[in-house]
Amino acid sequence: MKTLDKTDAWVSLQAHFNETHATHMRDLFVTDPGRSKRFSLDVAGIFCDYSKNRINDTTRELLVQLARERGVEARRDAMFSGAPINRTEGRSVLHTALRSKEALSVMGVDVAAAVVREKNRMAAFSEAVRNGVPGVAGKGMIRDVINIGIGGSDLGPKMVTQALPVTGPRLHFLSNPDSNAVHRILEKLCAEETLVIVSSKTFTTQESLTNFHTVKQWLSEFLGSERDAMAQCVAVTANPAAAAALGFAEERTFVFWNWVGGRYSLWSAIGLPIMLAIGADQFELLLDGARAMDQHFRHAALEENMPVLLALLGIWYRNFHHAPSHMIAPYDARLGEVVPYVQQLDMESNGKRVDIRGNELGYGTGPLIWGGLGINGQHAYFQLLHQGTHWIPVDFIGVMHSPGSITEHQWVVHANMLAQAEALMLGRSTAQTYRELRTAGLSLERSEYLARHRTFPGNIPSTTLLLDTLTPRTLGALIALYEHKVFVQGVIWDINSFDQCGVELGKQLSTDIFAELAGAAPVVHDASTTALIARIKRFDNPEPTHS
Ligand SMILES: O=P(O)(O)OC[C@H]1O[C@H](O)[C@H](O)[C@@H](O)[C@@H]1O
Repeated sequence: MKTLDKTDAWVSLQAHFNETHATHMRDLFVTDPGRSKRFSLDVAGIFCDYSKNRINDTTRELLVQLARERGVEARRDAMFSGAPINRTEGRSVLHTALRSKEALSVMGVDVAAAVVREKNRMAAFSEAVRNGVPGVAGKGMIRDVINIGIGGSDLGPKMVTQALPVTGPRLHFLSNPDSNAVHRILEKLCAEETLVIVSSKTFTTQESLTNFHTVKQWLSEFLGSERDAMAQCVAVTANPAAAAALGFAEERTFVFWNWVGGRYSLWSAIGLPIMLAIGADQFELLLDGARAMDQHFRHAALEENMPVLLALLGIWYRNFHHAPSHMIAPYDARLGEVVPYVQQLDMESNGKRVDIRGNELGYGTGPLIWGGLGINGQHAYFQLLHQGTHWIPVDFIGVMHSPGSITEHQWVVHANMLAQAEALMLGRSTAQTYRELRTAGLSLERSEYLARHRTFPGNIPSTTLLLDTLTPRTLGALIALYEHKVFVQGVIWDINSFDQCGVELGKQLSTDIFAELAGAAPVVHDASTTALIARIKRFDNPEPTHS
């Protein structure tokens, strides 16, 4: 296969970029108001307006040609069929099977049956806890749930349960092993009424196991014995042997499989806190929404395929406009956790510098993903978007109807989201700014001076994703949309989006440093790290540091 930058589509895109990059979007809208209709899609309860992007019909054609040349369709089909596309780990990538209704066997294993079996176990357990069935989780009624987990074993459940109405026990997410984080949660809970979920795909993650030991001790102290403490703990893992070694009985262990990546796992048993919070039926609707997006991704032509188009726009900005980052701005308070969720999904998947065969790449891959609630961001960092020296494409995410909300509040939110997208696109020229200042009665000199400060270059692209309403279905579809976007970009960049070798070195060193801090091993590091270890160790043997 040709390297990416030698493909016909890439070469054509480069020439097309050179011809068009000076074009301003405000002119495109003047000459072609129909672009708003041509560059929008409505899929699974999500309306996507991508007309405020620096593209024309030819750009879209060439980008789609690039996707075809890179074999996106074949790679997509390979993923859905269970081919071992995660080559470094020798695994299939089948998070889509967790929400599929189709039969699927991989290497003689009936994947579909295993998924249904485990989901039924989760549903039986979570419904019993929600209904306060005695003895299901300890002795009493469960009012609080602590989910101990980090990364993919934390961010998905946290995001979904913040987005959707919780009708079950209260949830507390404990990911950070800092004792301040642990105490903050434990001090407000009653041990008799608390269920603890230890979520870890590997069940070897230092942070989560450290938190588990402390929380178990807390439960034991209040409940009187370790046995009673363990009766209020369940494990969620793809490594049940490791959970068993830590005392989790088989019936207290919910499993998923190595073919589910951590950051793609909220649809699996990792979703247990979600089920507890919203109920098994609503969890099913979340899966339905994701399945609707899967179907669209599998069957829609690339030109009308929402995840493919979002991916291609990302490639256009990353590789041709050389934008290093991509911002996500949800305009609904319930969607705040979508940003850290997509951050892990995208950056851990596509933050790679070698291709799938291990050859160093000569082009950029995954962008920095950042952002936050748009309306708050407007009063903090949007200044830099409008007038700074970075150039940052944005995804705006809004929710059209929010039943029960105060209409005027929603107008404020929507007006701001639309205004930001329009301002980024249109900008305001120096001449126009100058005219406005003069009309307002300012002197010639003052107007000239201020116009320079008040000019907005504009031409900053954004895509608006408008959810009809925020339900498990539309949320499921939104998450699957981002999953597939990331997948398509990984295919085009020819990288393995499903491993995360980059997190290993730090983990290895932290194990060594932990032993050194504990005095169990001699300190052998660079001078800076050695000095910092020595300084931290003074905590055990404090000396005054300043007079
Ligand atoms: O679920 P666990 O095995 O505990 O892993 C939790 C997280 O930590 C790892 O370091 C990886 O970077 C993540 O991909 C993973 O989601």
